[in-house]
Amino acid sequence: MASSSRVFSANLRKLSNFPIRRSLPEIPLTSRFFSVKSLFGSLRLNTNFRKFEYRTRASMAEIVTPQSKGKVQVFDAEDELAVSLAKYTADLANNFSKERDSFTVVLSGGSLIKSLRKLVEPPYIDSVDWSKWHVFWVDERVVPKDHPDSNYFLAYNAFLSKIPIPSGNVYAINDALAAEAAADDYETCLRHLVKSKIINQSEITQLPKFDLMLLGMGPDGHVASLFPSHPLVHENTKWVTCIKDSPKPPSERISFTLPVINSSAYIALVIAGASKANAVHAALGPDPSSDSLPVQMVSPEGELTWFLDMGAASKL
Ligand SMILES: O=C(O)[C@H](O)[C@@H](O)[C@H](O)[C@H](O)COP(=O)(O)O
Repeated sequence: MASSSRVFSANLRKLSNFPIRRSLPEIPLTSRFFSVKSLFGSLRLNTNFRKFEYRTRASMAEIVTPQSKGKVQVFDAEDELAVSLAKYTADLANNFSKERDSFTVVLSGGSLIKSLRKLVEPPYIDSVDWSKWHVFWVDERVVPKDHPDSNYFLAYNAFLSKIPIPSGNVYAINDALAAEAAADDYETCLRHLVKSKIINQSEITQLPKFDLMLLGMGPDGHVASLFPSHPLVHENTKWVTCIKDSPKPPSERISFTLPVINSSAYIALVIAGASKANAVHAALGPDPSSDSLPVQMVSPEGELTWFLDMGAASKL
């Protein structure tokens, strides 16, 4: 077993962005919590090694959890979360655009779209090569595209209409079809794009491997339109499915299935507000609930990063 100080140092090394890391002394771990204050901020360690946080004076703390749970970042305010999310997304977009000449990004609905607002401001509005972007939806409500409930409508108004993305690179779900047909139609579209190599394919699952999925989470722990205790959570044949009894209105929706979500190269879970604190705690707290919430089943082939504000992280 690793010694206390080795675990401590290993966790410390993960906080590579912070200059303080080199100047911190090795500290005897005698109490359950201790903290170190410095010019740069403060460090707090829970000595059962479940949790380790570094808080900068500016705004962000990072919680190191078991690797399977991903990287967890907590921001003092949603505005700071939005700044960091914009940089994270722009950096990935630039890397993928260089590497494979395209960037496939999947949006959800809800408050996530508002949290993307800093991406359409300088410097990113000018520095990102938007022509390489291909935009998809992890879920959509079965309503016309100009309906206030439409995830496309939301994303178009707040994001897509503000960036110079070719219209052919925006893959909206067909609103002229009923739920099942729209799900099948979207899956066919994805299969075509995997074949033509616009979307990568996972070598492990052979499923589409999107470069980045930007997911929100509901207060009940749902992601996409996959709700707790609903059989759709276990759908593992289809790529895209539909739900007609969604507990969150509107009741008819189209959704990616979990295997497709989990084949992603990167997933960002973007969660703000105290109403989400219980579900965040269930997923990241010391005693994960045994009844897995959909958010707990998010476990990408690549990297998972949580963007939380203080409200969402308040029960951790
Ligand atoms: O269409 C939808 O309803 C969404 O895609 C859904 O999965 C959403 O992301 C969460 O419900 C969080 O929504 P809020 O961030 O608005 O709470």
